[in-house]
Amino acid sequence: MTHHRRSSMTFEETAEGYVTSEGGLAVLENPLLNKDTAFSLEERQELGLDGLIPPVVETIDEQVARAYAQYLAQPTDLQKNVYLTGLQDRNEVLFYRLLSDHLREMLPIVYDPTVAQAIKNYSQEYRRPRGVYLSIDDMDGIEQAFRNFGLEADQVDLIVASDAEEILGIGDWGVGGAAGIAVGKLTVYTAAAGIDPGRVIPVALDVGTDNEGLLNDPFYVGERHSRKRGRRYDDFIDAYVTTATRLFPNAMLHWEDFGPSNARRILEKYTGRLPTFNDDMQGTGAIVLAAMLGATRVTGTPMRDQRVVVFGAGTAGIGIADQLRDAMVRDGLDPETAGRRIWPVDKQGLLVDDMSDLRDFQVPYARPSSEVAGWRRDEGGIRLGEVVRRVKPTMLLGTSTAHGAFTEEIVRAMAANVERPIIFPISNPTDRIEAMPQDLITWTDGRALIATGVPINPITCHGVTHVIGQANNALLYPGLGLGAVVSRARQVSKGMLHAAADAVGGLVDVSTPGASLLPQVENLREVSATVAVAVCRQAAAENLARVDLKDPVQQVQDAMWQPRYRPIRGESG
Ligand SMILES: NC(=O)c1ccc[n+]([C@@H]2O[C@H](COP(=O)([O-])OP(=O)(O)OC[C@H]3O[C@@H](n4cnc5c(N)ncnc54)[C@H](O)[C@@H]3O)[C@@H](O)[C@H]2O)c1
Ligand SMILES: O=C(O)C[C@H](O)C(=O)O
Ligand SMILES: [Mg+2]
Repeated sequence: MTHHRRSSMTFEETAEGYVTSEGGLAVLENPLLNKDTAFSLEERQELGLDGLIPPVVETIDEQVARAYAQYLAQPTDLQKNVYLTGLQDRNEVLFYRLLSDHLREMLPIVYDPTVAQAIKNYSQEYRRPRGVYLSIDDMDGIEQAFRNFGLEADQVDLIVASDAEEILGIGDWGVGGAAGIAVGKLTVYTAAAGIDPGRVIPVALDVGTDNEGLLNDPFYVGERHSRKRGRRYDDFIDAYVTTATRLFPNAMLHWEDFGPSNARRILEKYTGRLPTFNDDMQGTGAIVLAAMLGATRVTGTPMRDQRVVVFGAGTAGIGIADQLRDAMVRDGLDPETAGRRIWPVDKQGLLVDDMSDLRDFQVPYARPSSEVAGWRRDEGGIRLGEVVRRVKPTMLLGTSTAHGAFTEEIVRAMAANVERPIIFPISNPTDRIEAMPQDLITWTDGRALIATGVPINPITCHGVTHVIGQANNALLYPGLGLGAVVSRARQVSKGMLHAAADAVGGLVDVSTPGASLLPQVENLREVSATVAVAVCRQAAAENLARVDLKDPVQQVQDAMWQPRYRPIRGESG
């Protein structure tokens, strides 16, 4: 029996449905219990709802049809997002049913790319709170904030936290970014992997913001001061982790959209001690690896023979480099040689080991200065074009947020040296993408193998329809999280990430020309379940599982929350 408390009202989940001690408006105001016009006549009587709902008794299908019509009537993508958020706040079952019935259409509205617009407009469109808001100015209030949310120690599976320093590719968006991305990521967890929406907490870590627009916006709802760093920041993060793990010992901690100076430091500090992972580094690394494995099946060239240029050597770029290097090691190379098959390029051009401004996590990939002695330099260092001409990469990855950086000249230069150039411009949202797939197809005469972070419609060229896989961590982290939750994994290990990437790769059939390198978004539930099972098996194999995994396939299925109404009884009924 699971016991939930939300909005200061209690209900329990039994095999038959929910039992609640309260009635009347409190039931309608709880988004996990509310069925609105779908409450049966018996439920209305028993729960004290008579006269509080119009007389009609509707099915969920009728409700979905109305909600969809209301959704379609919204004039812009942002208003569609606001509408869906409102529905999520009123009735979560209906929201998730509508979303799963129209996943391809609505995922870009609740998630990338529209979530970026919603975040920019968070304080303007603010209607009501969701989740837990923690402030660096009130460290002593962390425990009380979690207690006020009302969940007990064994009722939390997953916590997604962000400090919003590097939201997608749009930078610092303060409290709205933190809350918006934590909620957006959790919405995908439920839609994709059936993570129970009553057993999660979105956490906004408000450490201030350096965004002048927000600091000078009278509507801004966050702490109105610059972003705090250093010792105080670290203490705040530590207080969050310590309190969350003490109050909710089963919860996995997911980190999202931290800045490059914090993301890896935080992950390295807590990995090994508790179940935790960074989505931008590890989720992204694993999904790109999966797409890469698909591409190498098309080209017939093994991982160990790839030459990879990573453009944008930040959190995501180096996170991906790590996964690709590990995959080359599994493919027979020693770690040193594998690392040498990756060329990182950032704002200062190709990263070279004699540079004084390298970040610590970039150092292992910096190129020896002897290698590049004769290469052309301009005031911006050794630029991407020169790197591509010298290296003759088989793969070009974009994680830079620099829109249009993969120019026609650079792409043609790459395509001149390799039969099937693998080009993944995965910066989000769409106005940050390094090149549009249509252009990549044109410039390479249909030879490019492409994946992007944002959704892209299929492109036809010379009679071949190219389906562009979405190399977005949304195809990976929900299943990874579900696997960690079902196995109650002590840690999220490297092996579990590899298992997740292999599981996604195994779902792709690249035998037809133009086939997507990744599974389609419509199949997100299947993808996530497959990933979760693989992650469970790996956790068990590494002795990291805290539950007995006799039948992981069934255990994963049983754990997946479904958007359907459960019968609700009053406690006396
Ligand atoms: N598809 C996915 O699943 C996915 C996952 C994570 C991140 N991303 C995207 O990747 C991008 C980067 O995210 P991040 O978290 O790594 O950010 P980040 O700030 O850690 O890294 C970005 C890097 O790009 C560099 N850069 C910026 N402008 C550049 C330019 N003109 N030329 C060369 N380098 C430049 C920065 O110096 C930095 O090192 C974002 O657009 C984000 O949306 C996509
Ligand atoms: O949120 C996304 O769409 C993917 C990724 O986590 C990002 O930061 O861009
Ligand atoms: Mg992210």
